[in-house]
Amino acid sequence: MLPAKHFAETTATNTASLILLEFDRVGLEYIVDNKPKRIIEDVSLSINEGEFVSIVGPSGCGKTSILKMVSGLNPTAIGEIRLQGKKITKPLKNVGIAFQNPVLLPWRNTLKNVLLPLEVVQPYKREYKQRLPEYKRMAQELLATVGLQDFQQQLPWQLSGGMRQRASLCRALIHQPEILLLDEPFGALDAFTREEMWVMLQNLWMRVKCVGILITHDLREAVFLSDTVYVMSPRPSSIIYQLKIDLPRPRTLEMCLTDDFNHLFSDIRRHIRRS
Ligand SMILES: Nc1ncnc2c1ncn2[C@@H]1O[C@H](COP(=O)(O)OP(=O)(O)OP(=O)(O)O)[C@@H](O)[C@H]1O
Repeated sequence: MLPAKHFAETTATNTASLILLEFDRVGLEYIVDNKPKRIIEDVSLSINEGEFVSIVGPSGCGKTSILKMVSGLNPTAIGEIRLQGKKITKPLKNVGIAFQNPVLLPWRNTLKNVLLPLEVVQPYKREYKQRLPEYKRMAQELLATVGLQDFQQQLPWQLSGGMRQRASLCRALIHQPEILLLDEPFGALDAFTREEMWVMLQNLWMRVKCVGILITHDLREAVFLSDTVYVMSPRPSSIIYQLKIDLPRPRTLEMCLTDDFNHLFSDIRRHIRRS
């Protein structure tokens, strides 16, 4: 049986109260020229189940490094990041990741690219062959949510950049991750396509309702998608501002033109400092 939360038609809210992820005085140093260089000074925050957060801040302040620490690919050596109270020390299984460049396998069509995590991640992998028809339906449901129902058989080179990114988001979510990590996923797209992608990402996320952590330089994108926006300072960085976004969901692009939206945007903008 699939977990009950599978694509439940639920409405995401920012009222979730159970903490899923905790950053406890997290720091980061890299060795540069044989000397430790402090990148992140001290980050403490907690993210509730089903919450979508964005992290914004000047270039080089360590945003991508934070995602690597959360994913367990580069576990933190200073302070702790805890998932359900347990320190993250190795790569997490139940994570979906989407980067600026949607890396789809060029020899697999859209549907097969989306199915990939179910082929390699347990417990799905174990039953892949027996449950393939059901898995295909899950993939098709996701592809329909992002308007790619008619592009299942296309290879990546036959898709536009925005379509590839939509497929990549479906792939990141097909195995129902607890955490979705997004590193400037729409940075390479034109402004109009990017705004369409906000709506699609919101639709997908409201179906799956996992924790979302978005790294972005686009403050409007952060406001549109988030329950909470965290602003980081220049290096050595820390969180210098935190803003709850209480706009109702589902959010629409028209809302970006309202005074409420613009106040939130301006508030965050005032707190961004350059390195
Ligand atoms: N493996 C590494 N070894 C040494 N230094 C690193 C390593 N990875 C990142 N850095 C440095 O750490 C700092 C933070 O990098 P990171 O990519 O996390 O920043 P960022 O905030 O995501 O930047 P941007 O907004 O420009 O993408 C940068 O100065 C970068 O050069």
